[in-house]
Amino acid sequence: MSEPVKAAVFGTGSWGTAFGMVLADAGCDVVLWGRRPELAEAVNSTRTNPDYLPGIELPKNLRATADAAEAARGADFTVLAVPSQTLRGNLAEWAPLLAPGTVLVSLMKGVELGSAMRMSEVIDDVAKVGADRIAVVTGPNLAREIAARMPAAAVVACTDEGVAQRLQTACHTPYFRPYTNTDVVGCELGGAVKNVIGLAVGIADGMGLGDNAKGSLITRGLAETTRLGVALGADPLTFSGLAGLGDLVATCSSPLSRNHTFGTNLGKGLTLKETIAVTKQTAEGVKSCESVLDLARRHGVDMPLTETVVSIVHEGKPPVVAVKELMSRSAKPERR
Ligand SMILES: NC(=O)C1=CN([C@@H]2O[C@H](COP(=O)(O)OP(=O)(O)OC[C@H]3O[C@@H](n4cnc5c(N)ncnc54)[C@H](O)[C@@H]3O)[C@@H](O)[C@H]2O)C=CC1
Ligand SMILES: O=C(CO)COP(=O)(O)O
Repeated sequence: MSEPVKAAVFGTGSWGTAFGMVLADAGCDVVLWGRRPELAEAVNSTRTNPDYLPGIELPKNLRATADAAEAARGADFTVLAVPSQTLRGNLAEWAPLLAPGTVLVSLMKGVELGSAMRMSEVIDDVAKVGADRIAVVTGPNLAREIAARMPAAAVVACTDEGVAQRLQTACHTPYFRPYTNTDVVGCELGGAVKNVIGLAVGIADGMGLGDNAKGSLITRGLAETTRLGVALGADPLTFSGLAGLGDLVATCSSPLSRNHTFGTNLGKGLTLKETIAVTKQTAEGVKSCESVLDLARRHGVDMPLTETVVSIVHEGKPPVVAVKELMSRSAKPERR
C-alpha cells in the first residue's frame, strides 16, 4: 500500500481547520499549525477546535502543533490559511522550513495592501517556488457548512494541470467536490472581489433595500470583477463559474459570511469601530476593498461598487448618500 499524502495546514482558524478536515476525510495525514500552543493542545486533547469550530468532531488523522518546522516536515501539500495581510510576514518565517518539492496551496481570498499582489504572487515573491508549485482553492465554501460535511463544490487552480489534479484527488470527499482550473488569476480575483461585493450586499441588506437591490449588486459586482479579471489576463468564463458567481451567491446570501455580516452591521448604522468590535474573525474585504481598488486603478478599470465600498468603510461616507450617488451615475449600455 502506498504512503498517505501528507498535508500541513498553516492557520488553525475556521477555514484552515475545516479544509484540514476535508483533506483528512479524503485520506491525507494532516498537521495543523496554530500560533497559540494552547489551541493546538486543545485540538489534540478534545478533537475539536473550540475557538473556531466548536461542537465539530475532528478526524483522527488530523493533529495540531504550534511548531512550524514539525508541521512543514515531509508535507506534499503546504496549505496557507492565514489573513491575506499577514501572509508575507508569516511565509518569510516558514519558507526555510518547507519540505523539498512541496506544493503551496492558498486558501486566502484577498489582495495585499501596498503591492496590490494576489496571494499566489505574494507566495512566489516570498518562497520563490515557481507558479507550477502554487495552487489555489476557492469557491462557495463557507467553513462552518463544510465542517458540518454539507455538500459543496470548489475549484482547485494551478497553472500546471497535473498539480491541480493531484490536489483535486487529495481533497475529494463525498461532500467536497473540487473541479480543476488553470486560470489562477481569475480564480483568485473571483474570491477576493466577492468579499468586497459581499460587504456591499450586506450594507444594502442592513439598510433594508430588498432583493432587487441584492440581485442588482451581485450582477453588477460580477460585471466589475470580470472587467478587472480580463484586464489582468483572466478568462472571463471563470467568473460565471464556482470561483466567481458561485462564491458570490453563497457569500451574499449567507449570515455565515463574515463580510456579509460586517456590511449588514454597517448598513444598520453601526460605526466602523463598533462593527470591528463585534467581528471576531477575518473579514478580508474590509482591507482588500482598498487593494482591489488600487489594482483596478493601476489597470485603468472602472469599479464603481468597489469604490463605493471603500468610501463607506474607509472614508465615512453615509450609506444613504452612497446609494444616491450610485443610482445617479450616468446611464450606459449594460455590457460596459
Ligand atoms: N471562513 C471561511 O468560510 C472561508 C475563509 N476563506 C479565506 O481563508 C482565509 C483565512 O480565513 P479564516 O480561516 O476564515 O479566518 P479566521 O479568522 O477564522 O482564522 C484566521 C487564522 O489566522 C491566524 N492569524 C491571525 N493573525 C495572524 C498572524 N499575524 N500570524 C499568523 N496567524 C495569524 C488566526 O490565529 C487564525 O488561526 C481568509 O483569506 C478567508 O478569506 C476562504 C473560504 C472560506
Ligand atoms: O469565502 C467564503 C465562502 O466561500 C467565506 O466568506 P466570508 O469570509 O465572508 O465569511
